[in-house]
Amino acid sequence: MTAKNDSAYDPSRAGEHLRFVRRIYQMRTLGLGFGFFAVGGVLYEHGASWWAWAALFGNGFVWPVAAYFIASRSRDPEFSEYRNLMIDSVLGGVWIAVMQFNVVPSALLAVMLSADKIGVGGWRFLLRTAGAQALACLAAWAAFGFGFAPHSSMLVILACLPFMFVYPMAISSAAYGLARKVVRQNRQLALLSRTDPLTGLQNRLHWDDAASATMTHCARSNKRAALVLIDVDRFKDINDYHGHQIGDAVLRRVADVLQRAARMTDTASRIGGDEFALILMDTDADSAQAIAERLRRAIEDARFDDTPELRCTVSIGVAGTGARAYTAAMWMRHADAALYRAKQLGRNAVAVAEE
Ligand SMILES: Nc1nc2c(ncn2[C@@H]2O[C@H](COP(=O)(O)OP(=O)(O)OP(=O)(O)O)[C@@H](O)[C@H]2O)c(=O)[nH]1
Repeated sequence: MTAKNDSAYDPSRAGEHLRFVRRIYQMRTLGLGFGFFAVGGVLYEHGASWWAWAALFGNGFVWPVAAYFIASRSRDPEFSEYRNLMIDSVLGGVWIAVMQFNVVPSALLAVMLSADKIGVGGWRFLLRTAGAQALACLAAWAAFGFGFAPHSSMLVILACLPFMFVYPMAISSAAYGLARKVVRQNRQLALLSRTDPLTGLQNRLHWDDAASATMTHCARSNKRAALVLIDVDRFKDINDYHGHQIGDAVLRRVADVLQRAARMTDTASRIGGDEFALILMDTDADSAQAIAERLRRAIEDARFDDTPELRCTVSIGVAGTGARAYTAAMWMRHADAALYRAKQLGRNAVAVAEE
């Protein structure tokens, strides 16, 4: 089986495991359904007994449903499904022997069962299942008297055709679906790793990149940008007096005000506990000061439903990408110095760095 075993069962991933079982159920129903005709062509030519037909019918149409029920009701569906896949290989080995190695359906069965295993558990899983398949094939060959009739007639080839065409396409389609899902999830992960979960703004990680990219862009295209650094005044007191939940609501409100002010080309980030940054593209320091003043007033005017008496203010430092800022770090230092001055002015104020 795979590297995992029953004791490694993780209940928190039960939904994911059930999806896996459902996916394999669809593939098994399709593969064994068409496989029935591939093997059936040989049984027909051999004038097989009714029990051979009953066994083939059971494997082709009853086993997929039984395997699904066994796996989906198991305590560990994923482990159980891997066991079912092993049983698929063993049964495939038996049918190859029963067909006396009729070359086209035997090769088809071996290839399709191998492709399945690689898709689900990689080469290691294939090696294990292929070993079990070979052993089962040998045992059945001995049990049925070592019959060997490799020639495939036109009837047998025709009976194999639907399996030959439909199943590889189903495997490719499933692989394509999975690949697209991985790409989607990677995009989501990249987004999450750059998003602040409390406010939905960009986080510090993204901010560092955005600030450097803006500096480079401005230097190359001779454009201007302004950095607006915002810090909530006496936020510790808000937390201490009203509690962290209200503190969080204040941070979300500040973020909301910034998001509304930001244009498509601007970047709003939460870069620290109660510290925010807004990069305004194509904006000089004077215009940025006016925008900062509007932000300051909007936050001062904000009211909170749960605590109507709460007043919240911010101090803001503004710095343009003037001659004194060559790097993002320098730009940040200038804005920080301006913010410090705004705090010194008594808070709830805007200060602009000297150009
Ligand atoms: N509610 C809440 N509080 C946070 C969060 N992150 C940081 N803080 C708190 O934010 C407070 C920041 O306070 P300080 O940096 O001391 O500054 P301040 O009280 O705003 O004082 P001044 O900036 O000088 O006006 C600290 O008490 C942190 O515990 C958060 O996600 N939620």
